[in-house]
Parts: sequence; structure tokens; C-alpha cells
Amino acid sequence: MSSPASPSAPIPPLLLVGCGQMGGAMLAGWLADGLAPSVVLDRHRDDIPAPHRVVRDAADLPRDFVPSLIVLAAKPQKAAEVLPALAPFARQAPILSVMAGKTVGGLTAALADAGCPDAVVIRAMPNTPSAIGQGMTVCYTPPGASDAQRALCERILSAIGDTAWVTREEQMDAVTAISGSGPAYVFLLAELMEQTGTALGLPPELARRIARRTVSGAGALIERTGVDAAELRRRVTSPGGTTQQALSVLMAPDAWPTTLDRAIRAASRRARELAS
Ligand SMILES: NC(=O)c1ccc[n+]([C@@H]2O[C@H](COP(=O)([O-])OP(=O)(O)OC[C@H]3O[C@@H](n4cnc5c(N)ncnc54)[C@H](OP(=O)(O)O)[C@@H]3O)[C@@H](O)[C@H]2O)c1
Ligand code: PRO
Repeated sequence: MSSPASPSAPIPPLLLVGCGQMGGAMLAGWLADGLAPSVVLDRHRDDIPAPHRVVRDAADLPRDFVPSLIVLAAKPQKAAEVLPALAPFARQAPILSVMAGKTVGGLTAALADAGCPDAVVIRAMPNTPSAIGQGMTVCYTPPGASDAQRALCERILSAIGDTAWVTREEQMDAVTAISGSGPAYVFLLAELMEQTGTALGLPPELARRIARRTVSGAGALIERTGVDAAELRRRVTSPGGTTQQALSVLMAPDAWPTTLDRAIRAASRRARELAS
């Protein structure tokens, strides 16, 4: 299921836990879309504009603040450290975890241990283009979450891009490996095209510009036309021409088809490992 972004009402107040690469990207998107006064927990940020508040330490979270949703965007390895401080808030609001791998069961068990046995945890896997409203976020709602809680997550996440929902939690590992990590694969492509352009004798600035513009232009074309990627590729590939030569290298069975498959499977396996 997908939805258009940006209804006009302000985004309800959030408690954002972790405002690094991903939390910061989401926050940038929410600020651009109109965010009700919210609280951010991050020890490195002091640039969040009023009326939002930043606290550096979980012990300083304002007890009088009632968020509509707690967005958990700390590293998975930091979950055990931060969850106990969130238990009082989790009695009042659902948690939306964007942590790779961490399961609903594991997070609710940790919150129960911290004194909040009724916490509702929903999972989401966003990506960094959320910073400019171009994110892709895939969510999983466990049976214990209500329709209203799911609608709240949809409202908040559709403000920063496209959304979709999976019905089985284990599907989140594949999502993480494709859309969560995926921007890095595309950025690597831009890096490598720039490097080879320079190696072939182009001025470095020109190589950088044409590599970046090619990636962004191809992304915009796929988005705006809705045409299948394979068809768009064929439209570039003149029989007997230059692209065909390049693709005969890239599409050899032991080249990109195998390499990308192995890479995505490795990322998905790592997501599973991060559960514990
Ligand atoms: N990066 C992505 O593209 C991406 C995409 C999808 C999902 N995710 C998920 O998003 C989560 C965050 O990833 P990230 O790349 O944004 O990590 P990050 O850049 O390290 O951001 C996390 C931030 O939270 C801070 N923090 C964590 N616990 C804290 C605490 N108890 N008190 C104060 N500050 C605290 C961290 O500070 P310290 O470093 O000092 O702890 C850091 O600034 C991860 O679970 C990841 O799986 C990331
Ligand atoms: N960044 C996180 C990681 O690399 C999760 C998806 C993108 O683990």
C-alpha cells in the first residue's frame, strides 16, 4: 500500500530518540513539513530550532511531555542502553522503531523488563532521502497495534516520502537490505563512475558533475515516467553501440546479477543478526 505525502495539518508532537544520520534526515523532512513542538534526545545536536527541545541525556527527558509517538532512531547496539528511560513515555504513546533488525518481540520484552508491559512497538525502515521528502519507508505493525496507531505512523511517515506496509515481520530484513541500505549502493555507483571518468582523462570536477547528474537524472526519469527499469535500460542501449558493450560486462552472470544478489543477501542476513 502506498500513499501520497504531506497533508497540511502539523505533524503531531514526537519524541525522537537519536538524531544522527537517519533520525536527523527524518527530522529535516518533518521540520520542512510542519512539526508540532517536539523533543529530541541526542548528545550531539544543539541546532534544533525552537519550539522543539533537545536533551543530551535520557535522564533529562521532560516528564511533562506527552508525545503522540516515540521514534526510536538509535543504533540497534544502543537499544538496551536507551530503552529503560523510554518506558515511562511508552505507557502513553506507541514506539516507532527504525532500528535495523531489532524485533517487536525483543523490544517489547525489554520495555516490559523496564516496567512497561503494555508498550506498543511498530517497526519502520526508512531511508535517508526522507530528508528531502523523497524517502521510502516500509512498516510492520504487530497484531497488538490499533488502526489509529497505524494511521498515526502513516501520517508521520508519509510526510517524508512514500510508505508501504508488510504483513510478516521477517520481511523487514529484505526491506532493510534493499531500501534502507539501498541509497548507499546508488551513491557507490556515482562514486565509481566519477573515479573511472577521471581515470579516463576527464577533469575531476566534470567527472563528478556528470556522474552525479546521471544518477539523479536517471532516478527522476524512473520516478516520473513509471516505466519499468528494464525498459528504460533498453531505451539507452543501441544495438551494437557503447551501452551494449558496457552491459555485456555488467550483466555477465558472475558480475552484477551475482554481486548485487550476494550483497543484498549479506545485508539481509546482517539485519537478522542485529535482532539479538
Ligand atoms: N543511516 C541510515 O541510512 C539508516 C536507514 C534506516 C534505518 N536506520 C536505523 O536508524 C538507526 C540510527 O542509525 P544512524 O545511522 O542514524 O545512527 P547514528 O548516526 O549513530 O545516530 C544515532 C544518534 O543517537 C545518539 N544516541 C543514541 N543513544 C543515545 C542516548 N542514550 N543519549 C543521547 N544520544 C543518543 C547517538 O549518539 P552516540 O553515537 O554518541 O551514541 C547518535 O548521535 C539505526 O538503528 C539504524 O539501523 C539507519
Ligand atoms: N543503515 C543501517 C545499517 O547500515 C540500516 C539500513 C541503512 O545498518
